[in-house]
Amino acid sequence: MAAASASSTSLKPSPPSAAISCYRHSSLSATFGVTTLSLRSRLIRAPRNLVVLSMDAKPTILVAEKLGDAGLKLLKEFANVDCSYNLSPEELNTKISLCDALIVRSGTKVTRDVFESSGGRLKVVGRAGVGIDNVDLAAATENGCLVVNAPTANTVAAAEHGIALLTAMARNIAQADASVKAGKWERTKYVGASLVGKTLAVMGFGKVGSEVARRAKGLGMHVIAHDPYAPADRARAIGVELVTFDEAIASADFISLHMPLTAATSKIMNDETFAKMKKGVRIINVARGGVIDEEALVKALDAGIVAQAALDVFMEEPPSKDSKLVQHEKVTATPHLGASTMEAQEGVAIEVAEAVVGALKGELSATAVNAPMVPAQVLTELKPYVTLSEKLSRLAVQLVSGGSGVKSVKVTYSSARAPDDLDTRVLRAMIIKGLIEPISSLFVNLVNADFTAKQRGLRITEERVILDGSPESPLESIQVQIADVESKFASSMTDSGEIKVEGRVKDGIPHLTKVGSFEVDVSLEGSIILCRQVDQPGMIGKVGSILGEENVNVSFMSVGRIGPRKQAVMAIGVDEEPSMQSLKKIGDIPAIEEFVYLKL
Ligand SMILES: NC(=O)c1ccc[n+]([C@@H]2O[C@H](COP(=O)([O-])OP(=O)(O)OC[C@H]3O[C@@H](n4cnc5c(N)ncnc54)[C@H](O)[C@@H]3O)[C@@H](O)[C@H]2O)c1
Ligand SMILES: O=C(O)[C@H](O)COP(=O)(O)O
Repeated sequence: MAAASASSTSLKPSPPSAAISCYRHSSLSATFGVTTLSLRSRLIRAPRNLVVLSMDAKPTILVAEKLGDAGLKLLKEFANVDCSYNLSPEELNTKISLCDALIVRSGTKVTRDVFESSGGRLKVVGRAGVGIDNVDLAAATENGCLVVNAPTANTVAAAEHGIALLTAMARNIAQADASVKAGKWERTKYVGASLVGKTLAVMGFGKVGSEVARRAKGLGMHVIAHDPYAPADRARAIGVELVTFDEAIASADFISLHMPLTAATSKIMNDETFAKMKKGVRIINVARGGVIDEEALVKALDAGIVAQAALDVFMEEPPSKDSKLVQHEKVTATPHLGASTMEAQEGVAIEVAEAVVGALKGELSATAVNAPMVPAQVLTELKPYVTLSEKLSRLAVQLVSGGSGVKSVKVTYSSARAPDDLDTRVLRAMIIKGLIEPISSLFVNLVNADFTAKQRGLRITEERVILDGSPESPLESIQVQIADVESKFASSMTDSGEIKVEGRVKDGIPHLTKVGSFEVDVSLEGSIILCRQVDQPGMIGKVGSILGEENVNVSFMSVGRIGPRKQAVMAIGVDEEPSMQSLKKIGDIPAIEEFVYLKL
């Protein structure tokens, strides 16, 4: 008999902390966390990775900047909420290890240090607003932390502020107000510029940009826009012409900035671009300070290239008291007030609170910034296949022997659905999770799965087999093949030298249906013993009684064979973990040629 080789005891188990990654109130949550708690357990963090559970506790959400009451109320219904404002970076780093979620506005820098200081506990960062340039997204993704924002609730407020700055600047409202309050009456000094018939270039024709354009048209302005990614028909519908960057800046009397701060837009308004502008242009910025080279703007103002600027945002916030730009007489400044209306703040607070609570429950948010957005109904339908994907790959990786490591995995989805009608991103993520977690201390979820696979040099290829038949169920089967490895259980290898396992969902429950070329049928719950034997009477009884002797409950048994009295693979599902002695006894049954015990 071949040695009764494998037991998963030689494999490194998942880290204890991985047992808690999200809190669930809905069954779907099981999908995305590593594992979910049954309802309402408390996570008490002792030394790193040691997690103790106690009953009746909630997740903790740190709200690091002022948030509207309606949002706070929603958060408090679900979690312990710690409102601590104006934390220093050090204080934030210290607090974060006790928090499952963090909510910020633009005033808090969520750096790599924050994610690393969280020790894996931080699962969601909620940005109560649009711009996520203050969150290190790469670090969030690498640490498996979902980032959600509130992209819609402050659009109108920002657009209204843009228009307020445009009109106030054109009529010198702020300067004239200060002058009157200083006891002066300078009517000739504050002669303004009319808007009607003037050209406004909207740079960034997204949500805020298009609302600004709409309003400016109402003021009788000629509006053009530059946005490399905006659809022309959306612009046309508002009566706005999309033009190139150079055309926009060269022909505009007013330029309003509405693009995000990215590597491509950083200091996009600089010496070179100011030089291309119409002399006497006026600039409004309610986007991000970093899109303007502030030193270059001061020079352009002094040279009269830019007649006036109205700025709500600055490279450094708050700007230094002696900032030449802020102090410039041709500059109207506000302290990042674009989103600050009562209405917008209530809306943003609700939008972000719903996203954060949903994410902590394990649901995917429609406002996720660093994870695929999958509609709720798709997730519900895929739920059993999500479990199947993870369990299959978890099982497959435990069959690998030797130290060569898993580098190449092929996943085959068989389905009667058209390829466009089956979103496999979630399934792929769960396959990666099942492959990596049993053999590492990493925690893998939908956010960091692809990144983690890439980082470990794990290549996942996906293939679709399109079946005839009813597309009612999303998938017929999923097959996982690991190439270029040896197996602890030779029967799991195909003729072409890969470990192959296949599974299906039956009555909502994931089943293992193939190991190598042997057909089996065992539900993927608890743990599984696979034995290869010569098919003969009494084998099921012998194995069953060894397990029965130590009160290990057999949940499922099935035998797949090449033919009567020929080689067969027996798959046995067990609810409890058998002792090493029992496993040895099974291995010692003379007809058994090899066996393996796999934890799911
Ligand atoms: N001052 C405030 O309080 C305030 C309030 C809301 C939004 N904002 C900021 O305003 C900006 C726009 O917000 P939004 O909600 O409209 O975002 P959005 O994503 O809807 O729109 C941004 C647009 O910029 C475009 N864009 C990207 N790169 C560009 C480039 N190189 N040149 C031109 N256009 C480019 C995008 O295609 C997109 O259409 C963001 O920076 C946001 O943070 C500020
Ligand atoms: O990006 C945004 O949503 C705005 O800049 C608003 O930022 P705030 O939440 O800090 O006001």
